[in-house]
Amino acid sequence: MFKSDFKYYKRKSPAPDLSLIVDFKNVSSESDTDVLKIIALNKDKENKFGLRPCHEWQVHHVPKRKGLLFIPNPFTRMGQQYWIKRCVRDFTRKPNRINLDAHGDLREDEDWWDICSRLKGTERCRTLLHKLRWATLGYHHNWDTKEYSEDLQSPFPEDLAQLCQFVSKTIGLGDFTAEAAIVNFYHMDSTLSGHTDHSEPDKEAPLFSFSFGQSAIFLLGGQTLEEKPTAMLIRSGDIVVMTAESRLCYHGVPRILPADETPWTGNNDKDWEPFESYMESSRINMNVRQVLPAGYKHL
Ligand SMILES: O=C(O)CCC(=O)C(=O)O
Ligand SMILES: [Fe+2]
Repeated sequence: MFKSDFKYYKRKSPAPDLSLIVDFKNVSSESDTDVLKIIALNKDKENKFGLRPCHEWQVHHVPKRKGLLFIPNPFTRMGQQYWIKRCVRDFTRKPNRINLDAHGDLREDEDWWDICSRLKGTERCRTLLHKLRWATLGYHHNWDTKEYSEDLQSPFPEDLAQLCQFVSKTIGLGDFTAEAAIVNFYHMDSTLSGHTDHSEPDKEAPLFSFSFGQSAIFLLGGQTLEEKPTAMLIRSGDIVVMTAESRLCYHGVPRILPADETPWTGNNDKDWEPFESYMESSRINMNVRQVLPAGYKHL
């Protein structure tokens, strides 16, 4: 069921029917009994970490997908730009790891965004921009063994850890220590096949997912591939939190869709222009995990 729905939403022609996709921006608790609205607990009136004041957030929950929480874009425009810059310029830098590290596309002393900016308009720049698929932070995800190791880690970015801690407390999930993240970079033709995230020794802690740029169809199914998934539309700024039962459920991204609104654009700051241009055909997802159970210092 998961795989056939994935194929259905991935296909180009005939185009899939997008009308059954849950769109949290356009649901109301009155008209759609499947979706509940929960108001953020925190009464904080300040803007923190690029977020709007918490009383303006909405937290949705889908009864059929127990433990899944969806917060439609609580970020300000400046906030989105801040995190986009962090992902593109900073999180792709050493000591963080990127998929290009192993491929000989960059010399040891070359930095991906730096080279792309300096070689703007060249073939090498286009190739490099297209080839970037992921960066890993903190305990680095091992794509082969799917196991973390004490020997393969770098400091976790403090601002991203604080963002997660703040969101976690605001929506009533308590303490969360961000220790590993995958930053996914998608183009308009990218997909992410169905998987579960089970590398973390702590499988109780929620998983926080922040998306920016172009939209995506996100499928969340059950703990086996037999269960039919729910299709949801993720827009720029949306936060998905997988807690409890949903934490170990199959999920994937069968399709990137052109954004129907661009809450990250518009700024006269000339420093912003290359990021705006990159985001015109990209989606970024920061996928953050706690690795160690509370109280543990090592694996
Ligand atoms: O891009 C997304 O929304 C999901 C990414 C994801 O599932 C992952 O990195 O494990
Ligand atoms: Fe995942």
